[in-house]
Amino acid sequence: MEFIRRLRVPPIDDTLDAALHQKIDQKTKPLGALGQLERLAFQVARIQGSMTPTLKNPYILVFAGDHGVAKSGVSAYPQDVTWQMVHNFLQGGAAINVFARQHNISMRVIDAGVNHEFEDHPQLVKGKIGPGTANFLEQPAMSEELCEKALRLGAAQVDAIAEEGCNVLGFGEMGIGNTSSASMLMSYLLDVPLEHCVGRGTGLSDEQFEHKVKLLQQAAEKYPNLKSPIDILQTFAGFEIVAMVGGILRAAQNRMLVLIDGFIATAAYLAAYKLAPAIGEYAIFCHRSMEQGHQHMLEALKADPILKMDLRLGEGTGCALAYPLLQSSLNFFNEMASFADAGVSEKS
Ligand SMILES: O=C(O)c1ccc[n+]([C@@H]2O[C@H](COP(=O)([O-])O)[C@@H](O)[C@H]2O)c1
Ligand SMILES: Cc1cc2nc[nH]c2cc1C
Repeated sequence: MEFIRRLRVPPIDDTLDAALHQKIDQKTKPLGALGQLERLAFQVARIQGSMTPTLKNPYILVFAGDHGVAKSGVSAYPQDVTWQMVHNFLQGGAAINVFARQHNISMRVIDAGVNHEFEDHPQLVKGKIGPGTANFLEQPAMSEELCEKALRLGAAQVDAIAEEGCNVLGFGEMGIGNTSSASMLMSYLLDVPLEHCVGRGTGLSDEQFEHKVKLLQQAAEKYPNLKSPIDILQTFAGFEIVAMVGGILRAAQNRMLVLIDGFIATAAYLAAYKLAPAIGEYAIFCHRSMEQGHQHMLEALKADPILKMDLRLGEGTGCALAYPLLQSSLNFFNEMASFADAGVSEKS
């Protein structure tokens, strides 16, 4: 696939590493006392190759898409909620709008494949690849051609905000049924049994959850030999998930800081990581979702999420909530006095 063949994620230059560690260790605090904030500041400074890293023009991109599998009763909510929530995002009334406003984060909503025609709106990107995916219980979710189109859609949106001076962006999503997609991706990409990957999504009852597990097990039996990340995406992903994969890859290629939200965004990250492991240096995992499966996925990725708030919403809410902590990490790095500046005695 042309998009994948052209992929070049720049490796991180480690020439500043010793100076960065020294700068952190000379701040007026016991060694290591700012914990994860120190690791975050170090990571961002390395990505930017700078002793004075900054967050510029932050964005949250919310990718939306519908899923054929939603018709098989795998979600607690009807498929129409996808377009209704897109409408809500554009009206400014969803959780992500509230948190993004609170932290001055810009937002854009990308219709990657919602089964609805939207009016024009300044915050909406009309990128519909199709009116939802095919039901993967019956046939692969999308063709290779549409998969590549969705990758390019996500990459183009990231390029557009990079041109606006953005160097940090969060990936969020909306799509009824997409925890089913994400569970399938996780199981195939990590080669772990489905039981570890399937959860209650929007809030299934015990009975509904059993039904979801049974259907997803049937899907796994239907496709025993999928190996490549692109084949796995084509078979099970949604257009919003594939667009996130393209966006994550392009963001790393552009040396932007990649903020990953919950279970579905992490599944997209996992596919991107399998395609280009060098993106690992650019990613920050914002929170650990309540969706069972996310914990296993984060462990497999050796990720250290910033927040544990029992969220299971998506939309990029974890990214918006973690953002001020990321900002604090750079503020301490750039503004805090050193032992020498402040005349404080160092460790004896
Ligand atoms: O981000 C998460 O960890 C998360 C966990 C559970 C559900 N969601 C959201 O809920 C929707 C998918 O849930 P479901 O039950 O319809 O598969 C989709 O719109 C996601 O944004 C999101
Ligand atoms: C109401 C609602 C809002 C959401 N936001 C992200 N996923 C969602 C799923 C539902 C059901």
